[in-house]
Amino acid sequence: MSGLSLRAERVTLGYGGRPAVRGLDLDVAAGELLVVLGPSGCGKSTLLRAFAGLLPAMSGRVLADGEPITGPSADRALMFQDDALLPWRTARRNVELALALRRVPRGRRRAEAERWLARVGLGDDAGRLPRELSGGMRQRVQLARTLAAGPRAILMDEPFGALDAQTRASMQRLLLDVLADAPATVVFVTHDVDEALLLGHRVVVLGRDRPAGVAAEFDGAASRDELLAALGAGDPVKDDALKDDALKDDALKGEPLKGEPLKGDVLKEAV
Ligand SMILES: Nc1ncnc2c1ncn2[C@@H]1O[C@H](COP(=O)(O)OP(=O)(O)OP(=O)(O)O)[C@@H](O)[C@H]1O
Repeated sequence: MSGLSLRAERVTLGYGGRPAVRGLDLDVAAGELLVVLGPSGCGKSTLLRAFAGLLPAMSGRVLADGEPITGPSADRALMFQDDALLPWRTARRNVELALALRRVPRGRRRAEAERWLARVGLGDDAGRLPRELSGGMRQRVQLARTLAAGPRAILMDEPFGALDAQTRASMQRLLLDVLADAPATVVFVTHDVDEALLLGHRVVVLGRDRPAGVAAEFDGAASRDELLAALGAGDPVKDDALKDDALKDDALKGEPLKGEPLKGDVLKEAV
């Protein structure tokens, strides 16, 4: 199975009629690993939600393989910072769930789940519960579960953001390693310049202005300084404005929204 091509065409996205991302054009080629870099609150997660089919466009179009995205699909998997594992199921049984949703016959699920766990370095931990695993190990289980689901696109929302620097670096290497033999297209969201430099063949920087659009785009090797400059880091006026916005954003984020991310709920229903 091949990777999915993704496209945003003059797309405006937002909440309650207020745009967060405006007039964004973006193409992600099949099989590409694209990094979306931007400061907190610039709309990175919002863009991923649109690609996941969880947030309809206010205007413009969001497409997968040339077809408008109208809702979630097993072809497009989301992976978050918090691991969304089912706490009462062992690592293996969490991965088996993805195989069940893919309708892999019951008799083959155990061995296949163990193979995925071994692939992420957890061959000896298949029988442990999430609470018996470290944060990095839980993210490995989540990566195994995501890959086991056989998605054609993986939408990663700061998946390693909660990990310490060393664990994060080993997860970044692991991700590049496992993706080398997976055909999936990956959109990886981060606000960390070093993570973008390490992972990204292509890096798109979303701007600080609200609503945000693409501020810069780098194909191939970008330097750290170029990415920092594109982010507008170190501009004191903008930084202060950003802090104020971040406070407002936090207040907004406190309100539950209709149609908010499905995360574990879909999986819970499937158990
Ligand atoms: N559920 C929501 N309801 C209302 N507004 C929201 C909601 N989620 C995000 N927003 C607003 O949309 C804008 C973009 O938010 P988004 O979460 O996409 O940013 P982000 O770049 O992913 O930030 P971070 O790096 O902090 O996760 C922000 O102004 C935010 O307040």
